[in-house]
Amino acid sequence: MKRTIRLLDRYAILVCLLAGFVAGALGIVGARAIALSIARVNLDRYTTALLARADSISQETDNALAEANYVKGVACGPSDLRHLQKIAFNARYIKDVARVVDNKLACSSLLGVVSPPFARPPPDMVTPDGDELWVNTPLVLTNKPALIVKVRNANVVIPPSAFLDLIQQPFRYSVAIVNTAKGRVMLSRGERLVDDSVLIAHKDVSADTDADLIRVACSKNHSACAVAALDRGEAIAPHSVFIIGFGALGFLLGGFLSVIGYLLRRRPKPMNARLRHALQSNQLTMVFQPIVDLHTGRMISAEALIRWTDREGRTIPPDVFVSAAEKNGTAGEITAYVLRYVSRIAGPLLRDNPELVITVNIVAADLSDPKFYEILEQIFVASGIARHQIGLELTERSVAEQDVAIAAIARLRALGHPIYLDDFGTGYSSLAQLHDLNLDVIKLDRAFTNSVGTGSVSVSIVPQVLEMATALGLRVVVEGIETDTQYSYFASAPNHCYGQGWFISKPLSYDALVAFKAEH
Ligand SMILES: Nc1nc2c(ncn2[C@@H]2O[C@H](COP(=O)(O)O[C@H]3[C@@H](O)[C@H](n4cnc5c(=O)[nH]c(N)nc54)O[C@@H]3COP(=O)(O)O)[C@@H](O)[C@H]2O)c(=O)[nH]1
Repeated sequence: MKRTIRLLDRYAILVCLLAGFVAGALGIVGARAIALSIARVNLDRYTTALLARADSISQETDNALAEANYVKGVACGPSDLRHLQKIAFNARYIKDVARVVDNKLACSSLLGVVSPPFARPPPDMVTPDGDELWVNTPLVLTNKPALIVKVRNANVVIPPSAFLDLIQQPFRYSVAIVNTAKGRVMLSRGERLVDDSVLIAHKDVSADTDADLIRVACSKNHSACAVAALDRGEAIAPHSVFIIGFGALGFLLGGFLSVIGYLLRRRPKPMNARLRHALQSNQLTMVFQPIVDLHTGRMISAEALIRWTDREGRTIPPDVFVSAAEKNGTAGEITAYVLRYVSRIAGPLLRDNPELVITVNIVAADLSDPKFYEILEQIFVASGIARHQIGLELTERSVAEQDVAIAAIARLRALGHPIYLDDFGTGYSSLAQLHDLNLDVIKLDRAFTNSVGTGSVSVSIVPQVLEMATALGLRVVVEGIETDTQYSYFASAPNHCYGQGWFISKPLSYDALVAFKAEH
């Protein structure tokens, strides 16, 4: 048993560790999910900022081109140039505003008059409204690529630096101009982060992949869409301490709670709860102590005594748990258990020996409990045992409520059960009072038996007790016969006595009782 407990402990440690690991893993998964949702919020903010910038640039481009298409005086004359310079100066993102004459760059706010005017290569893209776009055309001045947008006789230059201040590691981004009517992505700057179809749908969406968190936001007023991406690893990295901490916390908490749970489970439950569980799971067994005729030595009955060894291997004495159950009002469950057990196990012995009696201890509450009578009814119908073969032992305490006891004893005797009064002499009942109870047998308490041979006062009243019992028609079982002297004393008494005690036999298993009966 100790080995089982040790095994259980080891098993419990494993379970606690496992619970810790599971809780730790859940903690990590949970913290990772939190980190990813924080990253999504940041990505949303970043995408919104990109789109706001794309909107501002589009708006500024529209306004600048509308103004620049108005030629002040002669195209590229001094007032026209100043007009273009003023537009460029007032713009925030546009770097140059140019006049286009006969499809050639004639002058600009930065270059002044271009002589001779030069023709640009064909545009990379033409919008549905006829606006022309050059995506990566190197500028005359810097030879660096920029976006050029031309409307009729003016164009503006938007450098890549228009988004420069928004570059923010570790986010990646792209900005696209989409022709939703024609279902084409006309221009996409930055990294290509999503399929064209996502942009053409022109909706605000999350387009996460296994590797990246991706957010798309499209303008309500312009054809621009902003896309931002964040590597999942990068999204989580700033929170790694938090994730590890959460995992460790989960491990500790899971382990701690399961240790507490285990300790609570191991904590001894109240006696009655354990007893009820033991009764329900048939953990209790019975032993039988023979009662013999002291004249002939023949076994005439046996007392059924309950035994309880709990799962931890502890033996709980019946007087302890029976009195706990009596206080709790559940002793009837013990009686029911014993009656069912006895009728099941001792059936063959009783059927083979029709005069043999097995006595069962009952409690005061049984006498007025309808369930007790129902169970008695059930077991006799089922087992085929005769009613007179099950004796019922009551203590003086159980019959304290005389009216209830008298009625119940009469009912039980009418059914055929012999009634025994246990531990006679320990209470205050006189033999005369017992006469009213109409009993069959009294069991003389061990205290009288022990006094035999000692010359004490008790023994001096034993002959009178035996005498009166005989006069009242009661049979006498002498309890607790432990010595040869005690046995001989009662065996040679003038009144016929029966005896029970360790000198005759200790309580026996059912099989040992059958063997005892075969010999006695
Ligand atoms: N309601 C129920 N009460 C029950 C049931 N089973 C037992 N009990 C009661 O518990 C008390 C203790 O019983 P137990 O420990 O089983 O002890 C019995 C005998 O083992 C013991 N005995 C028998 N012979 C001797 C002996 O020579 N010397 C000695 N020192 N002890 C001996 O006596 C107990 C039986 O006593 P009794 O019932 O008074 O005849 C006890 O009060 C039981 O009644 C149960 O199923 N239900």
